[in-house]
Amino acid sequence: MWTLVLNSGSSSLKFAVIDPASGETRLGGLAERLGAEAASMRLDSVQQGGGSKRQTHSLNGGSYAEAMRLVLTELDALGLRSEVRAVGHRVVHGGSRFSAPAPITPEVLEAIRDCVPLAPLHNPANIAGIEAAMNAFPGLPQVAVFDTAFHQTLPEVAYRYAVPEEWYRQHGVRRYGFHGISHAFVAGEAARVLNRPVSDLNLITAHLGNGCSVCAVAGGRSVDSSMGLTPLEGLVMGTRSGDVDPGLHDYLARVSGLTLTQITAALNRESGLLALSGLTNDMRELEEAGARGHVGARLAVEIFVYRLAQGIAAMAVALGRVDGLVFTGGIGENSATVRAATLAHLPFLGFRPDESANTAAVRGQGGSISAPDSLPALVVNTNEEWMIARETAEVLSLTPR
Ligand SMILES: Nc1ncnc2c1ncn2[C@@H]1O[C@H](COP(=O)(O)OP(=O)(O)O)[C@@H](O)[C@H]1O
Ligand SMILES: CC(=O)OP(=O)(O)O
Ligand SMILES: [Mg+2]
Repeated sequence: MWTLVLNSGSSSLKFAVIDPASGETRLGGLAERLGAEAASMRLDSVQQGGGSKRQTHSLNGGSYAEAMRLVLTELDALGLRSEVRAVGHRVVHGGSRFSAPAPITPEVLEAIRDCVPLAPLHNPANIAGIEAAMNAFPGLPQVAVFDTAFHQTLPEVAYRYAVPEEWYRQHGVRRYGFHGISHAFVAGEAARVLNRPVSDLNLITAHLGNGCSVCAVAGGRSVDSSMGLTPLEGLVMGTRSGDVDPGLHDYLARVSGLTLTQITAALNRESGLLALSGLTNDMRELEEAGARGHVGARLAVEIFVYRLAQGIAAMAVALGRVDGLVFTGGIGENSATVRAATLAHLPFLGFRPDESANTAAVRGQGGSISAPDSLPALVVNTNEEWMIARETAEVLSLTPR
């Protein structure tokens, strides 16, 4: 039994055809720069005999519909189209309404639309992905798996802002948290590595991709997150500022003449590592430039790590007792430099890195990166697509045939 998983970003679409039970993936890929002339798509498929095939297509201003058509063609070529039983979608913002995955009905789609003002970069893309999949697979159940759902267990002390109550009651101004699909997945995997039930563990999980957040997971439930009302709060990210003074908007609008919309767009797309380095939002490139002596690149990584360590320490407050720290996402899984520098800020929490284990831990082969007398620090490879496939099958009560 196979599930098609779609993870739509503002201009990209990641997709995978996964067996929810085993995580086996037959088709995966990425469509980028959708809507622009340079739109392109990469498709990786596993053939019947086990060999793999990579194709790249130019989409030429292509849309989500165009990308879906190519996915369909490849499913036909693999003889898998009739084997796909459901479509699971990552939906970034579900507000307070969704604490679990939801089969997509017109009402659910409307509720996702209602959350667009809370995630203007993400939810419109998720809706475009859902609509394209409903057209391409009219007979299949579609399920929304929310990045916010895992954090619906946050206690009020963690989710309320100290702002007028009316903003909270009438406009939903509270902390929601994001990357819940990934935090939930890696907490479960870390428990397996540590050989203890997740219900007994207090873990800090650090999801470090283009977007970055840390999460406090107590007994398998999220009790705090560095992200808040929107995915802009918290850590320094690729192009997002993370925390800034809430007085910034008013000050900058007055002295620069920028509008609120322009300031918000710059905080989302022109800030973070990109702004600090003056070079790129890509951590790998920053590390290479830093090694060549690029001052901005070094400063960007230093600030990224400093704020990350502060975020981890804050999650320790939420947990009281910490049983382990998990690094994941493109940076967490691959950057030994970021991991070592982060742990170097945190000896007071009981973390001591094992240098050679840390250097050895790269994508595809995570594991422990801490010394024997340290609190466990782990690298765990996230798999949001598999988690979405699992939750989709579960909510639909699909069983292997
Ligand atoms: N070998 C590496 N060393 C350092 N950073 C890496 C490495 N490989 C990937 N990254 C970083 O991971 C980030 C992308 O993370 P990823 O989780 O793939 O992104 P997304 O959030 O878009 O899914 C980029 O900053 C990239 O530079
Ligand atoms: C919610 C969020 O920040 O997602 P991403 O990291 O995929 O941009
Ligand atoms: Mg990501």
